[in-house]
Amino acid sequence: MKTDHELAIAATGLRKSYGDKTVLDGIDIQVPAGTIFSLLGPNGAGKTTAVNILSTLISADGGQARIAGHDLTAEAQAVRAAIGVTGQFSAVDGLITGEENMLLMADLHHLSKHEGRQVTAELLERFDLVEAAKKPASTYSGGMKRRLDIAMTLVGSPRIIFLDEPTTGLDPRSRHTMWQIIRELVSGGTTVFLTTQYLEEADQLADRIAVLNGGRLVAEGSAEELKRLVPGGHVRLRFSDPVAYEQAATALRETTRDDAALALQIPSDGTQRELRAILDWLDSAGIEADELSVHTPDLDDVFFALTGSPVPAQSTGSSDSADSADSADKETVR
Ligand SMILES: Nc1ncnc2c1ncn2[C@@H]1O[C@H](COP(=O)(O)OP(=O)(O)OP(=O)(O)O)[C@@H](O)[C@H]1O
Repeated sequence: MKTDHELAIAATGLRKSYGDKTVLDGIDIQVPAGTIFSLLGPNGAGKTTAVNILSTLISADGGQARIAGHDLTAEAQAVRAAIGVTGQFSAVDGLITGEENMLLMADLHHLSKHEGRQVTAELLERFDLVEAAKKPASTYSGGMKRRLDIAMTLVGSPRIIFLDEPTTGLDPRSRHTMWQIIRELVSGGTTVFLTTQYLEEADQLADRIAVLNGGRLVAEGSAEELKRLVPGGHVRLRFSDPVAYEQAATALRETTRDDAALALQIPSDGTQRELRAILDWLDSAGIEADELSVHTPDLDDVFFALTGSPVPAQSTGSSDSADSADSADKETVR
């Protein structure tokens, strides 16, 4: 257990209800400084509520939290000075230019004119917004607006950043750019608290992931630890010849049959040693499969196992669903 000093965020027993609807039912969160923590959950799970509480925007009904070593309620001002928040509803003012938005932020943080200009120039450069700097922010694409939003958050040099669904609605390319930005933030020492509905995003970025469902954290760990919670690793053999399929099904023990697809599933951890054993075995039995694929459990499986519901629909109408369904852990060998 880390001491409070090493923890950027330490929350215990956070509760919040709206009327008779319990949104957070006593959640504990610990985020070591300089790491990425991802709160993962479907629409309406309470992710934004958790961010709003931890960033002092709303108060909890119960529980305690220390952010950057400061008590959330007793030292709210100090907490605000240490954090930056980029929410689903952007702070960007569309009527003024990107540069003016940045300079306004610098004013809010009481930077001198000179410092303000310097920080603005640096951040516009870093977020690839120099060309667009003099154009009204309303003309920016979704990805550019998000980048400007994060750049504005960084004007105050926060040690901890809350990113509430930073890539929802972005196309795959802008999403990858955003991931790169988040990685760079953390390599510079910032702590990132990230909410997302995208399993792949948590998998890609987070040191630790907590799954929020029904007001409680139903699991917490690294992506690897969470994947270990669910069984389901297997090798799948597919046949086009029903006779070969029947032969293999009879010869192989411990398989699950999928007669409609002429496919067999053999439980396997997907290691090279196990694969070689399966291939040797097929060779010696004179069986030739048309396709062999290795499936290791991914976060989709974890999510399903924990929440009992399939992966949440990508409700933003973006073209990203194929991107997130494309698990890096599933690989096909022909
Ligand atoms: N001010 C409010 N008054 C009443 N109910 C609220 C309020 N704010 C949030 N809720 C409810 O609390 C629940 C959690 O909302 P929250 O926005 O935290 O979820 P979320 O996980 O961030 O979802 P999303 O991915 O859709 O943003 C929802 O059912 C929502 O309707």
